[in-house]
Amino acid sequence: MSLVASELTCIKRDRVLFERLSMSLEPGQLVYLRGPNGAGKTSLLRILTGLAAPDAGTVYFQGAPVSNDIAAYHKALIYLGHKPALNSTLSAMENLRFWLAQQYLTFDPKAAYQALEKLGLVGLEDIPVRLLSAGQQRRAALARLWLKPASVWLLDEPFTALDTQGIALLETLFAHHVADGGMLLTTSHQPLSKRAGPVTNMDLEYRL
Ligand SMILES: Nc1ncnc2c1ncn2[C@@H]1O[C@H](COP(=O)(O)OP(=O)(O)OP(=O)(O)O)[C@@H](O)[C@H]1O
Repeated sequence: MSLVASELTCIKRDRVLFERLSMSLEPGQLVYLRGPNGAGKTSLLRILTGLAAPDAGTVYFQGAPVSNDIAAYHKALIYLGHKPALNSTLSAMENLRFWLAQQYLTFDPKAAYQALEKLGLVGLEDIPVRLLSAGQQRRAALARLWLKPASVWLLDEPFTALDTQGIALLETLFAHHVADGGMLLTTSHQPLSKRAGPVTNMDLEYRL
């Protein structure tokens, strides 16, 4: 059931970001990927999603290369990039509806409303997200985590713009996901608190 990266190499503009990197993400494990700006965390995450190809190496899910059946892998995956990836002219509700349609999932207005309620967006769910604050936009994006049953979460700087209450909410959700046997790899420039549960640290150095 694990996600395994084997001997990954990634080169950007003649700079080797990482070489022969191997790692695994097991059910019930939270991996916290750390590293300075430009080290290659986003590049690694994108390779782990199967959206970007490594210069060498393979990503396996449940024992098979993800490229064998990328649709099946994406069914089991939530990837949230470092930007909220919202359509600014649509409301939070409409964004969730659109995202769920992209995932071939049914939009349940009640479930979507409850997720937005958890995230403190009640009363703001029907206005264009461009009118929301940065932290509220992040919250609208994170609502996806409550709406798609997926075992693998790959999250790129999900805490960006969140206040302390938002951080606590997300860390608690992490702990539940992992306790339920989920897999989670997240990047962040701030330490995770104990609330997130047991964490496996993974460090990516900046290579010249
Ligand atoms: N498509 C691309 N073309 C050229 N260079 C790229 C490309 N994508 C990433 N890079 C370079 O690769 C390096 C690593 O970028 P990446 O976004 O993976 O770093 P990061 O560790 O996530 O950084 P940060 O903490 O700032 O988000 C950067 O120097 C970046 O300029």
